[in-house]
Amino acid sequence: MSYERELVSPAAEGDDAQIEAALRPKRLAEFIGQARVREQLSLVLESALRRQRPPDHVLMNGSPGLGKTTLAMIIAAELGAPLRITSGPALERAGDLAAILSTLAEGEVLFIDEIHRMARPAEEMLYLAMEDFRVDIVVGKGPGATAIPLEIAPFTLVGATTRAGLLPAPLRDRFGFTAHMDFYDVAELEQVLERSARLLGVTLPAEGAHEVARRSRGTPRIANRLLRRVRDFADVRADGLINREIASAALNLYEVDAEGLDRLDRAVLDALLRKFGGGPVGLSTLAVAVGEEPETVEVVAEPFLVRQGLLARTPRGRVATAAAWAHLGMTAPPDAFGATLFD
Ligand SMILES: Nc1ncnc2c1ncn2[C@@H]1O[C@H](COP(=O)(O)OP(=O)(O)OP(=O)(O)O)[C@@H](O)[C@H]1O
Repeated sequence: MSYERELVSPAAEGDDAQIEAALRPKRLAEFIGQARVREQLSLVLESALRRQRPPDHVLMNGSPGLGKTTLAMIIAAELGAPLRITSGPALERAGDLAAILSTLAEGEVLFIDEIHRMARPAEEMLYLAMEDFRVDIVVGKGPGATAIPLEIAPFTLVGATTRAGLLPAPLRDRFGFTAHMDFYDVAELEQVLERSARLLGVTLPAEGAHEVARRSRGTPRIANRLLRRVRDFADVRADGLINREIASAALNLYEVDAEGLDRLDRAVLDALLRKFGGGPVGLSTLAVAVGEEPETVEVVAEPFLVRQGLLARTPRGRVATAAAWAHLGMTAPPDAFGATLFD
């Protein structure tokens, strides 16, 4: 993806990846926010531990960077179980999945990131594995092909997706519990930032934490990255002092605006208003206008714009709200569909 920007790209590289790993909370008690998910999960885990059985399979649904991988690691840690990590796109053939399933230890946690992108044959193998802890290995081709059943050790599948709607119902139904991960509020992000600052040895006054939290798109991964950029700025230009003005100047430099919208968010709004008069416009047309893949616009930009009340998804297409016109300092034409609908 051409615009899979530094700030939200799932796989950070080099130093960033190491820092991201170091900042991950290791236990449920350290995990900030998502109170409902934490409570639901702690019940599932505690009762499994009491019964001495692997817990039900868990599906996590939410935007990138909200802590799905972190929670998968926490689930394994809380159970005292080993963790195996793979992703949907890596499971192209049923054999790729069979190789993993057949070598799982009893009670192991298998994390499949982007589970909605798994190939169909692997998906079908997973149904049986999740339900009966068994896979059918097909030997031979055509009419002579035979399926040899292979027992696998009881395990817990943790699946993560940014698009639960794309999961086929038979797969969705085999999860005992779905954790819906929401954007974090400012107070929660302040806590994330204070924790990260402590771990990184950065002095972060409350006003600096507030400014960064406010502009982090409700996402801990972005909060942590912005913290590092603000720290660089403060080190070089302000003797390490992160007050509100310094945080704000640093974030402006990195093109994060006062509402936390970044370049892609603004490009989407800008195209919607200037090129399509506020909409309604279809997702693909909008994506072409900003030079992006429709999936990037849909998964990365839109959920936040919807949450901020700047964009609405309607049956007729994407529509800008009155707040979107105001945010870009423009006046909505009298016939703007979104502006009249949402005024
Ligand atoms: N609740 C939280 N408390 C503190 N830090 C968090 C929390 N959730 C996420 N983080 C931090 O945000 C970063 C990103 O989290 P994580 O990789 O788990 O997100 P993700 O939802 O799996 O993203 P993606 O789907 O894009 O891979 C981690 O480095 C972690 O330190």
